[in-house]
Amino acid sequence: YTDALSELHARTISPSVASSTTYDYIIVGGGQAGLVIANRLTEDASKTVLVVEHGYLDTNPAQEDPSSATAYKQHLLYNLTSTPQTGLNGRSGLTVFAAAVVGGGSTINGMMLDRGAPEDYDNWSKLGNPGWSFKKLLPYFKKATHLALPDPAILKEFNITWDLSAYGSKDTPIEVSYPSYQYPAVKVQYQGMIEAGVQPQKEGALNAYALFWFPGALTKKEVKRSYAVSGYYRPVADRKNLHLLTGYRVNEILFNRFKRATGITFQARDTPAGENVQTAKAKREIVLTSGFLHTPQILQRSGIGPAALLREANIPVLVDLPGVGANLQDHAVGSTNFQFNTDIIPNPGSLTSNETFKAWADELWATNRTGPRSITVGNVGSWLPLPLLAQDDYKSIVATIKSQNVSELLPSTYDKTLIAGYKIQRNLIASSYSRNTFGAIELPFSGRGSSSLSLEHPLSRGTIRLNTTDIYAEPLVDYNTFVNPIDPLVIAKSVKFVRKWQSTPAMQQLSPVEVAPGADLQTDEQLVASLRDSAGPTTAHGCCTAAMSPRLHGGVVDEKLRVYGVSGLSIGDVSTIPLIPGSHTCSTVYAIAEHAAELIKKRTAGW
Ligand SMILES: Cc1cc2nc3c(=O)[nH]c(=O)nc-3n(C[C@H](O)[C@H](O)[C@H](O)COP(=O)(O)OP(=O)(O)OC[C@H]3O[C@@H](n4cnc5c(N)ncnc54)[C@H](O)[C@@H]3O)c2cc1C
Repeated sequence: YTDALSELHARTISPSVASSTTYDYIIVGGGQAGLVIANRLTEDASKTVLVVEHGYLDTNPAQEDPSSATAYKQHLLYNLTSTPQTGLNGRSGLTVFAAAVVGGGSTINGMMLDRGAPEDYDNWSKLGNPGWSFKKLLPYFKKATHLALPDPAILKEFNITWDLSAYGSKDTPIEVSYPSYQYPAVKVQYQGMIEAGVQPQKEGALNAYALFWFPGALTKKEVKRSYAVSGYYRPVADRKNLHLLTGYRVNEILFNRFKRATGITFQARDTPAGENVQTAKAKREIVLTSGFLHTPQILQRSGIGPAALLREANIPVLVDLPGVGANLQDHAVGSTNFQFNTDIIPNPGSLTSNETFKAWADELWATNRTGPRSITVGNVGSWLPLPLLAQDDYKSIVATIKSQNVSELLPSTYDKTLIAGYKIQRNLIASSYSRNTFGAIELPFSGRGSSSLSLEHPLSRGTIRLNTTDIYAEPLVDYNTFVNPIDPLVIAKSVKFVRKWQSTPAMQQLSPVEVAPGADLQTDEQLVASLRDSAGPTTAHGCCTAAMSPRLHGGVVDEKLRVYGVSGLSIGDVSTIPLIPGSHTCSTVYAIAEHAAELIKKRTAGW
């Protein structure tokens, strides 16, 4: 088979090669985490790796421009919506965001590369996952990412601060940087935040709470998306020991009679179930990196999951593991909108309303990729702690959380292990909610009057479950958004905070007038009611559906990311997160995948 390997220069292979080769490792899903792990495992030229990916390599150069951050392309995403959401007044048809392309989420996301607060990861460790505190994870964040500082003039004008000790050396695969332009109103909004009581931080990657600047996943020189394809795949695509099979769906993991994972079944995507199903074999380990949606789905199809669900789908139970597909978390999101009656020009709207400004921006971009078109989704925001949002009643909110009867609020399918694990999560969130070092709401700003208010630490929990009538159809996604009444209440408090921010002396320069939700909505109850009608269940940060936690607490993988009840099978993606961090998830996924690769290498080194 060495001959077959050496012939393949492009490294994207045909299914017959995959099925006729016995690999050392098979990686299921060539998304963000999958490419990181593939890169690291093939550093050893004597080890072979197959990556099977449902999507294709995207060759459109526009996908690497900053503007791609806000132009999601349906053909690079799976096509599905959530079940009706009772906490959102029964609304249904809400889009579920999951990438379907090589590089996964990192290829299509908003390029916002922030980290959670140290307390986020410390809570993972407190859940019974030694080795996953912020201090322990920091080397993996640094192994993935370095910071390139742009034009000193813009840093100075906007007072952008940073600490290089948060980042790795220049040769790490992912580069983060700041665009060469910011809208002037950002300075006003920043000052308004300080006047509203939010504390500026020197470095958001080490202290991700309160007010801070954050870079984007953008290279400084070329001003292009820095992502798993550019950083982890392309530089090693010609390694002879790395095979990438695109356009194929992995159906199941195969096990021997000792419950050891030995291979996978796969077939061309979008072909009828059972048509030309092939197998591929692995000697050392199979690593699942199919994302929050499909990692649990593949496990369930393979007989690992809640026994009752598997029986309903006529799947023989290999391991009764209730946590598979449970613990679904995402950042639900509300919004406000203010009109600036004396807005500063230029502002983000000028790109469409002001021909001269647009022509200037286009010219700068065409000449040297600078100016307003180098902005992705913005670079500064506030992560507002609960004591600031609810000065008078945060203690009673925390007390309510601690006294809730959790069984009434969790999905009825959760068993006693999941309930026990959730209680520990709930107590950690309650304690963290009392502190100023834990952002409850994310409020980014970029010179616009509209704001999104993301709930960083939801208490509600959802599920991903096989479609039992067609196990190859997309799974059923129930976010269960706002089923816990504290969740919309925290966003309601932040709507009131936005009003306080807009009424600061600094913000009067812009003469803000509330458009939405509307000044007639004043009480918490009115705001919560309006949020149930208007909020979204996701900011495309679905996670936590094969969580790392002790098995007795509903976990799916241990702290070494090995799936409970079997051997030779691990998970290295966003689904292993036990508690969603108060940040976008991309940067955290790099750290998890770097850590996963090291763990896998270590345990399989000797054979
Ligand atoms: C639209 C969008 C915008 C986002 N914006 C941001 C942002 O601005 N900042 C940020 O930090 N985070 C953002 N995120 C989130 C972040 O990108 C993801 O959390 C992260 O990329 C997930 O990485 P992963 O490796 O776990 O999964 P993914 O990157 O989703 O990879 C999973 C891969 O597995 C493949 N796959 C699935 N099932 C199968 C199967 N059966 N067989 C073969 N292959 C399969 C998929 O096609 C996919 O490529 C965004 C996500 C999306 C979708």
